[in-house]
Amino acid sequence: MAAPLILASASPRRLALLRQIGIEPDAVEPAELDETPLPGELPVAHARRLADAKAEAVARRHPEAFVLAADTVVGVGRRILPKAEDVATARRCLELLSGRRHRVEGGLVLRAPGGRIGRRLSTTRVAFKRLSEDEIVGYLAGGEWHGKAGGYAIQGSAAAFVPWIEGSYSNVVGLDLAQVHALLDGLGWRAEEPPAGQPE
Ligand SMILES: Cc1cn([C@H]2C[C@H](O)[C@@H](COP(=O)(O)OP(=O)(O)OP(=O)(O)O)O2)c(=O)[nH]c1=O
Repeated sequence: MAAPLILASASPRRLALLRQIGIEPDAVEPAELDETPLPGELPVAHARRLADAKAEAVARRHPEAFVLAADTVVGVGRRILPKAEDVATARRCLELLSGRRHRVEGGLVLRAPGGRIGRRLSTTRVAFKRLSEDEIVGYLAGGEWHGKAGGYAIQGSAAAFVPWIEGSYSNVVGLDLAQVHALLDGLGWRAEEPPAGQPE
C-alpha cells in the first residue's frame, strides 16, 4: 500500500486546486493554529513558518502519512496584509492594494514518512488597477473577500482589477500546483500502486 496523503488545510480552495491536477488526498485535516504574525515578521518568513507549523501539527498525528500544507500571505513591501474577516479590514486592504503592485507569498511544505521534508516558496507579483470608490463599495458588497489574504480573491470578480501578474496563478489562489507536483515527485509520493507484475 502506498502511504496516504493528507492535506493539512481547512481551505476548500486548496482541495479543489489539488483535484485540478488529479490528486485526491486520502484525508483533509486542518491544523488550526494561531496565524498571528510575529513582531517584525516579513511576509516570506511568515508564509514559510506557518506552512511548516501546519505540516508539523498534522504530521505529529499521522507519522505514517505524507502531509501537505501551505500558507498564502499577501505582502506589500515589508508589511503583511491580514486575512479579511470583516468588511472594515477588507476595505483597508483594497485601499492599500489600489493602484500598486504587491506580492503573494506561498509557503509549501510536504512531510513524508520517516521524517523527510520538502519545502518550497512561490512568489507571485500582482498588479491592481487604481480602484474607484464605487468599485470598492461594489466589491465589498459581494462578500468574496471573506477569509482571503489581502481581502480579495483573484479567482472571482477581483480578476477585473488585476491587469498583470508575474509568477504562478494557482499560488495566488492558495497552492502553486507546479511546485506541489514537483514536491510530491521529489519525495516519492505516488497516487496509485504500479500495475501488478510491473517493477517499481
Ligand atoms: C490573494 C488570495 C488569497 N486567497 C486565499 C487562499 C487562502 O485560502 C487564504 C489565505 O489564508 P491561509 O491561511 O493561507 O489559508 P486558510 O486559512 O484559508 O486555510 P488553511 O490554513 O487551513 O490551509 O486566502 C484566495 O483564495 N484568492 C486570492 O486571490
